[in-house]
Amino acid sequence: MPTILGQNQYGKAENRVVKITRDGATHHIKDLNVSVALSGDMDEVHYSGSNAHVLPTDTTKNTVYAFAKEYGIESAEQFGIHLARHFVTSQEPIHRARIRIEEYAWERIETSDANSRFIGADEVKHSFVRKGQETRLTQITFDGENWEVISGLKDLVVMNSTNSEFWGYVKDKYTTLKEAYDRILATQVASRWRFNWTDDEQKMPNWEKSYEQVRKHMLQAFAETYSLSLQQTLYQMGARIINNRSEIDEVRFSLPNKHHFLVDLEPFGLKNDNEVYFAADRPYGLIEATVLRDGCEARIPVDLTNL
Ligand SMILES: O=c1[nH]c(=O)c2[nH]c(=O)[nH]c2[nH]1
Repeated sequence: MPTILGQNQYGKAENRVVKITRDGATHHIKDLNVSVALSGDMDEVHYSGSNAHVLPTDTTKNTVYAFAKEYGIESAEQFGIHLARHFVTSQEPIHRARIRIEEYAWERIETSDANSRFIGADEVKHSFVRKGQETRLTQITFDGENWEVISGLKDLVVMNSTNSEFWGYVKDKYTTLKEAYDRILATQVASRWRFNWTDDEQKMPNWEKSYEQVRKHMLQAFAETYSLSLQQTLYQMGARIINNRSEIDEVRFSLPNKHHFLVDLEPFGLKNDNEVYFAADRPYGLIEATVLRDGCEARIPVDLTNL
């Protein structure tokens, strides 16, 4: 049966690019997921395997990262226009470019007044929480006498664009990780906290206020901790909650380390001055721990998915 080639397109999908613009101590984030689809005079690569007209998908990926540095990311639209124009006007066989972009919005974490005064108001402008993401959770157990209330949240995504280091770790023959003295720290918080309320209806916590306050302390501790590891940040987040919320005795966290790797732009003659990152989604470090009020028992399950 004779066959002919129908519609075709190709490119690199889901290039996760994070651009940090540093305006002194105030940082701005653009976080995009960019998919490139090119089409044009591409019959031969399908029919005979000749790659003579094929700009590699790997190159389209590099172009996304290089353009983030060269032109910046003012808006997703502007960035997409630059890319589409570039592919169509620079390569004769490419007649059409379709750039699809998802943008993830970030809001600044408001830091506590006390701490702003302590570290200087302009040093806290590098901490962000991703908009509209988290799910609030609770589990109530009653055996006819006693209650156990464990509440929590998942999918609260946060980022510090500076004030994070990681060095001084164990090195064996398989260690290749470079020590980091100024890295991005980002995680998607899953957390559960256990209330010490068990029976007295008169002394029931204000659940709404408690949630709002726990979330606030968690975010502020994330923002205000100068981090030497995600483990240290986790402990500070838990301790801040226990120290400020007398109704809670135990907090557990499961924190994936959402790695952001600096993109090597040297091959394109560009210097990456801690500006353009590849946001990797897997594999990820997974840091988990419980923080307890001294003398209290750990009852939240180790594996939060079992809750
Ligand atoms: O904060 C971190 N903790 C680790 O245990 C770890 N391991 C690693 O490779 N990177 C990091 N970062």
